[in-house]
Amino acid sequence: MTAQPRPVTPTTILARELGEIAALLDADAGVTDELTTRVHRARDLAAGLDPYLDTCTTSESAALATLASRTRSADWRSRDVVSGSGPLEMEMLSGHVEGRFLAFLVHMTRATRVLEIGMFTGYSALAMAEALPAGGEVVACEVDPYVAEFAQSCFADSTAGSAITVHVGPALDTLHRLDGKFDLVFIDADKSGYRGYVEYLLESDLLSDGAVIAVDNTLLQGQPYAPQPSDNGRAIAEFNDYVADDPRVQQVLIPLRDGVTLIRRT
Ligand SMILES: C[S@@+](CC[C@H](N)C(=O)[O-])C[C@H]1O[C@@H](n2cnc3c(N)ncnc32)[C@H](O)[C@@H]1O
Repeated sequence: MTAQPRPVTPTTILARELGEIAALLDADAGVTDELTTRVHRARDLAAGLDPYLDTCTTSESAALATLASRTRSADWRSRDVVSGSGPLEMEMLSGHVEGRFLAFLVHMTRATRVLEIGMFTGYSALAMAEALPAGGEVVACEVDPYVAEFAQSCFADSTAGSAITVHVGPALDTLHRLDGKFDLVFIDADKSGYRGYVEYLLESDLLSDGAVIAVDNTLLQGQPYAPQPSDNGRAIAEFNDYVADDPRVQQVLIPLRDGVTLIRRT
């Protein structure tokens, strides 16, 4: 019989703790000391992870911190939904750790031209722009004119912001009008549009040799592998299957924040 590896990572240890908790509850053992200890251990494992990642990651720039704070202070609930986009909320902002990850991707790919699909208030666009060499460019697609303007007013207050060009309108329409090559693409817009964006990028001339496509929310709150996914959960599950079945590409899904899949041509 093949030996099963023991849990040695935060999520596998958390899964083991929750499994033991479920077993204690199923056995109707009442609130025992063991149950209490295990519940606390599971909570500490889960609750401590994101703050620890923040602590261990290089701090964000003052411009990014200001952009994040302005985003948190805005009243998103009273905003109208633009056709083609869902309701906007401050939680859309990728933030410190993912922003630093994207900046690393810019460095590692030696990107000079970056494409973003789904900009919101501009955190990820600015994080990538800050990592570009002089003369580099981020082209950002955003369907909502209000957030596009919000982002541009934040970019105006930062040096790296001048490297960002914003195209307002449905991203697929914008992609058809773009030319030149991109070294890095970050997709973070409508989940049902993901497949169309990747298909278009792979079939167009927009990707440079060795280009990397980074796709956000590919874990979508666990819905692709948990029961009863929402429409977005189903769209992401189908997108992940499509990528996994496409022989033109290699991919890896990294459990950073809500999941980021990196894709490159084989
Ligand atoms: C999750 S947010 C992007 C967050 C941003 N990348 C960041 O890190 O802060 C998704 C954005 O995609 C935009 N969006 C949705 N559908 C779109 C479409 N068809 N074309 C362009 N942008 C779209 C939404 O308006 C929203 O601002």
